[in-house]
Amino acid sequence: MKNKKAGNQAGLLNQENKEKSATSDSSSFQMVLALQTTLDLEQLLNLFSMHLQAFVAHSGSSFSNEALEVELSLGRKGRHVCSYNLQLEGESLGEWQMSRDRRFTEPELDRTEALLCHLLYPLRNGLKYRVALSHAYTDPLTQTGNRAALFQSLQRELELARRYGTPLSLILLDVDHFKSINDNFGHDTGDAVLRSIARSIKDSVRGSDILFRYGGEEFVIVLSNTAKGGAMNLAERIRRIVETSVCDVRGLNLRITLSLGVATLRPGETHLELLHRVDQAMYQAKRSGRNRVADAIEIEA
Ligand SMILES: Nc1nc2c(ncn2[C@@H]2O[C@H](COP(=O)(O)OP(=O)(O)OP(=O)(O)O)[C@@H](O)[C@H]2O)c(=O)[nH]1
Repeated sequence: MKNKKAGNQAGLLNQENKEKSATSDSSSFQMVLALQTTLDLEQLLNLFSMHLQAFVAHSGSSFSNEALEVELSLGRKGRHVCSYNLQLEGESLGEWQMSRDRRFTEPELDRTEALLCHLLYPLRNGLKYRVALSHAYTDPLTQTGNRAALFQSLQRELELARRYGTPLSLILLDVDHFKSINDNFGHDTGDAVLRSIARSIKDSVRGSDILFRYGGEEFVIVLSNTAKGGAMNLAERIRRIVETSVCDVRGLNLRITLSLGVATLRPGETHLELLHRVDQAMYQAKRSGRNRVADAIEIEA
């Protein structure tokens, strides 16, 4: 055991480290079976903590993997913390911690280490699954959510908006005359412009506002808990930021503009109907001369 991390008690755990008598008793066997039942990291850590309680009482536990931006915690953090850097076959899986207000005893720590060995393979599978899922929902060019991710997120946000009676708005934006960028400077430059636009939009929205690539040169921003006024202001701010900044791609200082549509969820509306309205609003912005924001209400009046 090496003291690797801050905390009251800490250790480095790897597969070769400890395989103690814990495997022999039935509670530990139950734990092994339970950990085979899911690839979801949150469920996995929940199951591990629940089964560990039978051996080592603790008030809270957590797991983090910085590289994969995983940060999960359960229960209440106590004053005494015991943390382990989990490794499997030389691969770092992340840091697991448990805590409570009373010090952990040596036999309890031995027990924990032995039981943590059961978590290593399921945890590695869970991490791989998370990476695969994130690839399936990420647009590789702009590193934003893709269309599948948008549909999933929209359905979830719609449900939350209905349940809590909160407003939900969408912005759909399309790059103006994008074809001419491809035609004049090549497809690679077009790709670089899309990456640059995605980056500026991400920099101008709140963390809770999620950006998705809807298709070609179209992006959608899902604004939870945002009414029409706030969405119009944000759309106008993005329009201005893009219009006034020079897109420096491969030494070409390009001027880019956007056409944006805004729509706010109506009672009883489906996510497809909302998407249709915001799409119509964006086309209205195109028809009225581009480089502007159109409100879905105006086009129906
Ligand atoms: N470089 C690049 N181009 C793309 C990508 N996806 C779509 N496009 C191009 O985007 C262009 C879209 O052109 P149009 O739909 O005619 O629209 P536009 O030129 O932006 O004109 P308006 O939208 O009317 O202002 C086409 O040339 C597509 O080939 C991509 O991933 N990379």
